[in-house]
Amino acid sequence: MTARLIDGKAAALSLREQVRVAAGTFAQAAGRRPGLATVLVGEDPASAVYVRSKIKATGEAGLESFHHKLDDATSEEDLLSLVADLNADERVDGILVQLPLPTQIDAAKVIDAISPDKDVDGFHALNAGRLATGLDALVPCTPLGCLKLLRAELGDLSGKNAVVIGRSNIVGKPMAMLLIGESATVTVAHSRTADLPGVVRQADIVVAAVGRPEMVKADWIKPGATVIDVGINRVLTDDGKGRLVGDVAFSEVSQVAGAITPVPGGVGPMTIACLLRNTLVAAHRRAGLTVPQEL
Ligand SMILES: Nc1nc(=O)c2c([nH]1)NC[C@@H]1CN(c3ccc(C(=O)N[C@@H](CCC(=O)O)C(=O)O)cc3)C=[N+]21
Repeated sequence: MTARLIDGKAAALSLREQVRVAAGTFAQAAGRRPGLATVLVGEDPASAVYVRSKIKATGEAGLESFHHKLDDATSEEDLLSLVADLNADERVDGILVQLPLPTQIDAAKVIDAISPDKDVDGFHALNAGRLATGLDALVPCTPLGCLKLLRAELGDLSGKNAVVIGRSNIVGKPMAMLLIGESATVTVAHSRTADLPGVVRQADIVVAAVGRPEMVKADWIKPGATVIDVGINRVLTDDGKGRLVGDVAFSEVSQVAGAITPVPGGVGPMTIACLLRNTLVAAHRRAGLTVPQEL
């Protein structure tokens, strides 16, 4: 059996196009374009690449982008003061502070300082709590992107057995909340889970978000299951160039699964599209406008 390839890049392009159209309608109604502020502290090359592609996508979707690049030695106080300025800036609907932050800065404090209505990462405790209680929330981009791929692939998720591998605040926990919201039966597995392969083998839906290259093997997968690979791991190759692999051993798992996301070209592009989507949602809520249904 060969799995269907879930094309995250195509799904992301189509979501970005919907955002672009809705951003135009918003600009007509509100007299301004939705605005996203990105903050990058330091010189981490991977972070710089991500932020650059976010800024590019922001412009292409007709959103206004405000980028702040801060020195590696920036104090926590200075970053908090920038966040306060962005909270107060009416042109800014979304604030993204790229993680990880340098060690002198407490990321939890920074996340807590972002106004929850501009928290387009969905990392603030208020948004996590709103998601967990089924209220309107800004939802973390990566799990939201995974959910959109799952819905497009499977339709109704109710009654499906879903196993989320990983319990992070950024992916695993919000992913579980979203799947519960879809009436799936959800298990959150992690590094201490007993018989992880046996647990995963029960799943109709597997979401792998552990950060271990190619950890999920073919004999963990129930034939026909849908596999969403959140991992983005850079591994060295013989030619010294390195390549990206997910948390799923793609070539063997795709022999067993019913559908699977590739890395790259799966979840990653959806994360960026959902960031734009969240910015648009935040803009509508802040302006007192109804959020377009299709987003
Ligand atoms: N506050 C904050 N919010 C984030 O959402 C956030 C963050 N910090 N820090 C870093 C991670 C990572 N992240 C990615 C987004 C898109 C791709 C992506 O588009 N990847 C492409 C290609 C990647 C490549 O070629 O390097 C793909 O998977 O096809 C990857 C990773 C967002 N993050």
